[in-house]
Amino acid sequence: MIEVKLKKKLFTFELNVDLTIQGNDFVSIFGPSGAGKTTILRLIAGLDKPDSGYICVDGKVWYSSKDNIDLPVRLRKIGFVFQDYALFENMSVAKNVEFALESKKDSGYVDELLELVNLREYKNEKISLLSGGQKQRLALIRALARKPKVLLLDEPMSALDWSLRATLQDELLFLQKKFNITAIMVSHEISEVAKLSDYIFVIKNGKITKHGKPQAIFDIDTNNVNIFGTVIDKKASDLLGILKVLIGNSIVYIPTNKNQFSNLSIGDKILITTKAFNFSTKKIILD
Ligand SMILES: Nc1ncnc2c1ncn2[C@@H]1O[C@H](COP(=O)(O)OP(=O)(O)OP(=O)(O)O)[C@@H](O)[C@H]1O
Repeated sequence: MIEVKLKKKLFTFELNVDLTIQGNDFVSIFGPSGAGKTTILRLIAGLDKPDSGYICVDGKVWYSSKDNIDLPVRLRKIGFVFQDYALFENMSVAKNVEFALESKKDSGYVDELLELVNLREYKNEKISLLSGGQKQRLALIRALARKPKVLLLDEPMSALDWSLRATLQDELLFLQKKFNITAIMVSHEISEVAKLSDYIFVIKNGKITKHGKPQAIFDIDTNNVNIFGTVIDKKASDLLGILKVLIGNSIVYIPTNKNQFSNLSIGDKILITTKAFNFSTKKIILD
């Protein structure tokens, strides 16, 4: 179990959060830009100092302002994956992983890790030869190499296109379960958060406003088909309103009644539901 209580005065508000995270859960911190999400990850990692607080991971206190405990970054068992990969560009693929290990000679283990993310044949190549998805897989496996207790993921997919994102989300879940590790992810992307998370903390202006399982947070009824999207435009007609909604990388027009229409604004995240099996499908024939 991970207990995190943190207070820190930020520029325009005070971050004041209290999170209890069950071991081996995949947890997301979800909220608008500037809410304090990255700051929480940095405080857990020891990259920033809180004004006061307490961080305890599986019974070991990493930080306690009351007891004057402040474990240095290298002694906190974390793996950190950033949006921009943060790989060492001048080192080979294998050296990037070796760098994260305590014992530099364990090339068998490095090969095993690279195999897990299909990068073994690239082991002697320079980072510049890798695609965005391969770089993020490498960053992920490097973060897991020392078998940390907590994997911190800061918008890990945001530099990737949608089809790649879906594959990497599956791989991320596979690795998190395989390594039996607690993951804490920061993401803006509602469908990503709903798909990956066992538990979600919603944050606004440095405070947790809601927390719970995805079904409860997003009011998901599993008897329905549920699709997440963002309203990007709206047009009213006499009888109904038409919402232009971005779903993944597709744009979909959705007719709604006047009441729903007037309650929604451009930029709102929405959950589109329809009773299961109420769809009709048509094959697209191109030749
Ligand atoms: N060390 C610091 N001291 C004071 N204020 C800070 C510090 N670090 C960040 N902030 C401020 O705290 C606020 C929250 O920043 P943070 O990066 O945690 O937000 P975020 O929710 O991750 O945003 P985004 O989703 O845009 O990345 C911002 O206004 C930022 O300027």
